Amino acid sequence: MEMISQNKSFDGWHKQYRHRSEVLNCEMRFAIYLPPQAVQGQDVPVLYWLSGLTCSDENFMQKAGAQRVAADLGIAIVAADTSPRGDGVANADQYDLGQGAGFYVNATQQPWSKHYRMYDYIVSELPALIEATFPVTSKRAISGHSMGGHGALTIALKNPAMFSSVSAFSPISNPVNCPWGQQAFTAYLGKDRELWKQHDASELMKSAEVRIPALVDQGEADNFLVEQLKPEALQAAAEASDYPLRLRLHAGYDHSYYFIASFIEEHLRFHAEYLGA
Ligand SMILES: N[C@@H](CCC(=O)N[C@@H](CSC=O)C(=O)NCC(=O)O)C(=O)O
Repeated sequence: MEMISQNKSFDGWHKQYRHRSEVLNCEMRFAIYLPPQAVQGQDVPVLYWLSGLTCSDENFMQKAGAQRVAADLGIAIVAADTSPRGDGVANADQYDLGQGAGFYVNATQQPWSKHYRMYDYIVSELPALIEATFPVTSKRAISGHSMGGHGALTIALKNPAMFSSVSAFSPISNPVNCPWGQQAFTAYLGKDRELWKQHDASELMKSAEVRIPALVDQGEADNFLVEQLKPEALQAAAEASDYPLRLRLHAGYDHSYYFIASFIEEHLRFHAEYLGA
C-alpha cells in the first residue's frame, strides 16, 4: 500500500492511499480521515462512506465538510472508490454503468465479473485492510449518497452484525424499480429479477430480522427523486416491518453535495451515538 497524499485537517490527517485489491483484481484508491484522537494513539471507530455515480474517493472528502465534526467526535472516515478502475477493466460509454458505477454488488455476468466485486471489497477486503493498518477499533458505521446510499443500506441490511448504524443521503431506495438500478442489475447480475432483490434496500428492509438504526435524508428538490430514488418504497418497507428508520424530507434541497454538507454533522452525531464515540 502506498500513500499518495496527506493533508492536515482539524488537527487530524486526511490521507489517500493506492493499493492492490485481490478482490477487484486491480489497483484501487481510498481516502481516510484520521481524527486527532487517532493521531495521538487512541483507537477510534470508523464510518465507511460510499459515494455515488461518477465519484471517486475525493468527492466526499473535498465537498462534504465532514472533518471538523469527525475530529470533534473522534471518528475516522474511510471514503472508498465507486468501482474497480484501470485500462484493463471493463467500462461503458455512459456515466451510470462501468467505471465509477459499480453499484456495490458482485457481478456475475461477462464482461463485468472479472473485476466488479464491490460488495466483497466493501464488506471484507477494505475493512480488513483498514483495521490491520490504522489505529481503529472494530466498531463500524456506514453511510453513502445516491448509488452509495443504496450501497450503504443494502450492505448494512445484509451484514447487521458488522455495523452499529447506517445512514444515507438521497439513496437509490428501490433499484429493482428504477432505470439506474434496472440497467446496472441487468448488466452485473443478469436477467433474474429475484436475484436483484438481494441488493434492493426496500426489499431487504421488509424482511430484516436484525435491525440497526437507520437515518435517511432526502431533498424534495432533487431532480432524480421521482424516477430514480423512490424513498416512499423504503418508508413503506420500514412501516411494514417496524424497522427503526428515520426518513426526513427537506424542502428545497437538491441531489448535490451542498445538501450533504448541510446535514453531514447530524449524520455523524447520529452514528457517534451508536459507535460509542
Ligand atoms: N453526471 C450525471 C450525474 C452524476 C451525478 O449526479 N452524480 C452524483 C451521484 S448520482 C447517484 O449516484 C454525484 O455525487 N456527483 C459528484 C459530485 O461531486 O457532485 C449527469 O450528468 O446527470
